[in-house]
Amino acid sequence: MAARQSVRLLIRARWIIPVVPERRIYEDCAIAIQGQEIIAITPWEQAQKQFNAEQTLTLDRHILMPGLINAHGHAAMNLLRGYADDQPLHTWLNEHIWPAESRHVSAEFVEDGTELAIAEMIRSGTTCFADMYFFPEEAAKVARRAHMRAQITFPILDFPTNWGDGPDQYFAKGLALHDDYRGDDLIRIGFGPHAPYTVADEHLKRVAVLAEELEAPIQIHLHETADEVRDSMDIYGKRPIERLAELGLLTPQTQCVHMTQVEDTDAVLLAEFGAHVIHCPQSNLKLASGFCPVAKLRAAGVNVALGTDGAASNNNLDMLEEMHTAALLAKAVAGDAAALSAHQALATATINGARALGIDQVTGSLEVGKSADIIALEVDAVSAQPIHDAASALVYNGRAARVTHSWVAGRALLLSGHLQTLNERDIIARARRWAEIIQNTPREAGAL
Ligand SMILES: CSC[C@H]1O[C@@H](n2cnc3c(O)ncnc32)[C@H](O)[C@@H]1O
Ligand SMILES: [Zn+2]
Repeated sequence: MAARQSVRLLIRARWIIPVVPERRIYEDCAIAIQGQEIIAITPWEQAQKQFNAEQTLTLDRHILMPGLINAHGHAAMNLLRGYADDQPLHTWLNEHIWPAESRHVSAEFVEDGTELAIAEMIRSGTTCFADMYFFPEEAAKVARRAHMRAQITFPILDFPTNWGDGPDQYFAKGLALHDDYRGDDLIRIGFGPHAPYTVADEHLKRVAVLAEELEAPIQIHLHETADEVRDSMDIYGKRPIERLAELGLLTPQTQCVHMTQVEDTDAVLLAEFGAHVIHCPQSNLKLASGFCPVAKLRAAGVNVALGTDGAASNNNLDMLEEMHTAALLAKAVAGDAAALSAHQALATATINGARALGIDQVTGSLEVGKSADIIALEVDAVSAQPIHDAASALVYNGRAARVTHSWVAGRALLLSGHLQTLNERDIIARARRWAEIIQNTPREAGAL
């Protein structure tokens, strides 16, 4: 008999959804992990003969799938969850959120808020997130500590904020941060020009040049509302996306967040330049911003990924919920029940997110040679029975509370419902302290 191959971890599961184009679902199979990588996905019978595992985990009431990728958010805004509900975007930002950020945002706020967000994300199955916020050095530090995979984009705006006195300082600090994380296996630093209406041409051009030079990602809020497009037509005589294309900002490294306003010409531009769309359906619904036409974009050949946006406009970071909403909304918007099927919705929250972030060679699906970024959901609850189709069970009936295990690059972040890299009690205590501070500070109007 041939000697068995030594592996660090063997995870046996009832179902494995690898999220590959063939829409395959494995039953009673195992994933073998050596170091940080998946080295095999094989029937359990075979795995027992083939591998000698240091540790074997049997998850026989579970679905295993790639960790979810939250492709857009503002993690520290978890501390502003429920702070300003039921407002449209413009009022929400100008009269509530920006004044609150000018009063409270600091390195400590971002450290505590980001840690709270990461704990919530791990508990709801996210293993990789894209963040755009002030004090990005704090977000990067916390993500590294928690062993989460992350794209951290540093903000560029035309005006001063608590993080710096204007674009020159934002570029200087952001580029230094990019240097600090060069070669990091989990954290990637990119550019976060906030939106076409808050960043002048001069600075957008500078982002385009530097991002190309550094091969760094760019994330920008784009076509979030009809007002944004109308104002751009009034000021520049062109749609925001046309302006970005002319400035060299539309590239395969560009992630366009929201895109609720899409003419046929916009879809053609996105597809031609290979830019990605990050769809945030719950935030768009709550702020009444509009509906991203996912089926139309997909038909044009645009990669559509999924994000929650910040907890101040969502009000959670639950990607299972987001997938469900995305699938339902796509059908309603297209008038087609087949729009964004369960498998397609799973792809938006995994492999499409990896593609948008430029890390699809590393993560986003369960395949041999990819990083072991994996989650497990226990699906034997009454509310989950019976299971005819594991993909349907996740998208149309998923629950964050069913997420039991999570690994990033083979390291456990959640085991049997217990966080492994974070101190949950301490995180909650700090969030409560911030709630007291925020509630005891008068809400005066003020610019950011
Ligand atoms: C440049 S740091 C991020 C900045 O963006 C604000 N923000 C949060 N959500 C949205 C959104 O949906 N559209 C536009 N801006 C948003 C956040 O409060 C920060 O100030
Ligand atoms: Zn946002």
